[in-house]
Amino acid sequence: MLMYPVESIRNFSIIAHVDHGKSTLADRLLEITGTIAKTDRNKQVLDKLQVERERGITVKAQSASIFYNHEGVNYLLNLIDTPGHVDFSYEVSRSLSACQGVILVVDANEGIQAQTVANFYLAFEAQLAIIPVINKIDLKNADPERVEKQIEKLFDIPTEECVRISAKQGTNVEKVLQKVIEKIPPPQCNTADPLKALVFDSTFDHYRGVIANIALFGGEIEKGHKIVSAHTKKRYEVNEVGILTPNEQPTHKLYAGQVGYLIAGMKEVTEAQIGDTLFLYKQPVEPLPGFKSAKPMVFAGMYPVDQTEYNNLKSALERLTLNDSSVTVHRDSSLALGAGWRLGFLGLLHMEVFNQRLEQEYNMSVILTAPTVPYKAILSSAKLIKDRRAVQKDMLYIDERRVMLKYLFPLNEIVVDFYDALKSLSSGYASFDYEDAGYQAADLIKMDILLNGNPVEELSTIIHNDKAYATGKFLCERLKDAIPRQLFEIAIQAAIGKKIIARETLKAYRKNVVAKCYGGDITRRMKLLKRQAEGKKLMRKIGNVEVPRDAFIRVLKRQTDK
Ligand SMILES: Nc1nc2c(ncn2[C@@H]2O[C@H](COP(=O)(O)OP(=O)(O)OP(=O)(O)O)[C@@H](O)[C@H]2O)c(=O)[nH]1
Repeated sequence: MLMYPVESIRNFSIIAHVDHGKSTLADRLLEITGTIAKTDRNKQVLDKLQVERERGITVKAQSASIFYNHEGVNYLLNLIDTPGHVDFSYEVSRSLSACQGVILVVDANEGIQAQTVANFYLAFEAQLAIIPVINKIDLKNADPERVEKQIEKLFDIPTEECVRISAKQGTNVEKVLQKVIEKIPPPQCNTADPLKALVFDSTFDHYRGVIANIALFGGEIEKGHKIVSAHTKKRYEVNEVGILTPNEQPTHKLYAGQVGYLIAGMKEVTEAQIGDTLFLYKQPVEPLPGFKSAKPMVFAGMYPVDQTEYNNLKSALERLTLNDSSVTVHRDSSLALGAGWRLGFLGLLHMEVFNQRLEQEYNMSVILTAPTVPYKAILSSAKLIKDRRAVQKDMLYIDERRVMLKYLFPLNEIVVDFYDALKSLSSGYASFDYEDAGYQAADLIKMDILLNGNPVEELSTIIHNDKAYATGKFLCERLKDAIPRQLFEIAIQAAIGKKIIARETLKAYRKNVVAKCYGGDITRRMKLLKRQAEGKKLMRKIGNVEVPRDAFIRVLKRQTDK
């Protein structure tokens, strides 16, 4: 890797509301600069994870170095990808710390949405240069003028600074690159200074161990250097450095101002702390300000379907949390489900994505319990303030058709599927973002679910008093549908303390898998019995009632529908 003078380096991110075209623009930037070949197969190169491709969302930030010649000068443009969904704003702020500027993409049809505002403020507070880009101008209903006015009104950026593009068709994408060079300042640092490298992301590779993504705020780094982590004080020898294009490409050195990766024999989950500063052995520097650690908003228990899989799941969890340090993990155990963990996630989508990655990347099949949100309990009979569901705080007209509303909500009300409900209510027009506003007193009770009198710990829930009856009834009905009939009658009850508030009865039934194969075909009979036994492995016994793992998941996910 040639040493690029710091003045010809630009480190930037693309930020946008979900689906406004961030990944498409990133792909186009990589294509027109020849970083990747222009083929359909390369669609959304930066969305690397299988789950990202399937869901069409970015979960994990990926970076790419772009070489670009502008007016005879060679530039090194480091693009740091960021996730767009509301659950992942923590990752956005992390990526931004390695940047001096951002491209703020807004859909020409949808205009400013909730994450446009949230992301704008993340960049604004980090004092980054902001390049507003209006995307999808090729759409029939595109109204870039209106969106430019919104941007001027909300963000105080003059309309003429907006670049109108179609990332899909490539229109004006080159202009965006020029703006990046003109508007975003080069990083302020010096290769002659001692090494100061910020770890802004890290991934785990089965063969090579921890790969830390680093931004160099000073000095240079190469293979053989002895480095120290400011956070753990541990010493390492650098095995490999390189740039991301977007796959890892080893280089001889990395210099101040550059963004790249480092492999240095870090094996443990805790060694590549995101936000850590690395420096040369015996040349300590003032560490860069670290990051606030991500604050989990949704908690759930996780258990292996089969307890013999405990150790495998444990190691999968360790590896996956290294790639996603915003998940918190604590050991836990449950009577029905055995040894497991209590995990904290940034939101429900985050939880689902994590679960899907465990299944796809680690071939793990797990039981997840009801997602809950953190409560602070005061153990006394003090008077409780009546819960206020939502309190309006602020209202601002973005233009004649759009209004931004700020509410104070109990987290429990929004965390599970408020987002989906809001989307369908508004036919997809409304968008939503949230931040923590602290704890508030509320009239909450614990509701248990009983199967033939035995409490199902995993289904116990803390709930607002007003909603207990409806939710209890709903859960019992759900369970009745989800649990297969068994040899005896099953009473499904919801209870507050000793008081039963809802009940469903599941009639007895004998499931005979071999009933339909007549005669003596023994192999077929064995096959069916084996399948039944395998099916049973996916069952959990509560008292004498067998509950399929799927029933848990189906019931738990929609627990707060009511
Ligand atoms: N018509 C049109 N569609 C576009 C354009 N740019 C992106 N799209 C489409 O908009 C959808 C969302 O684009 P993405 O690039 O995946 O959006 P994103 O912002 O990266 O989404 P996240 O990764 O979830 O944050 C895709 O179906 C794209 O094909 C454009 O310029 N014109």
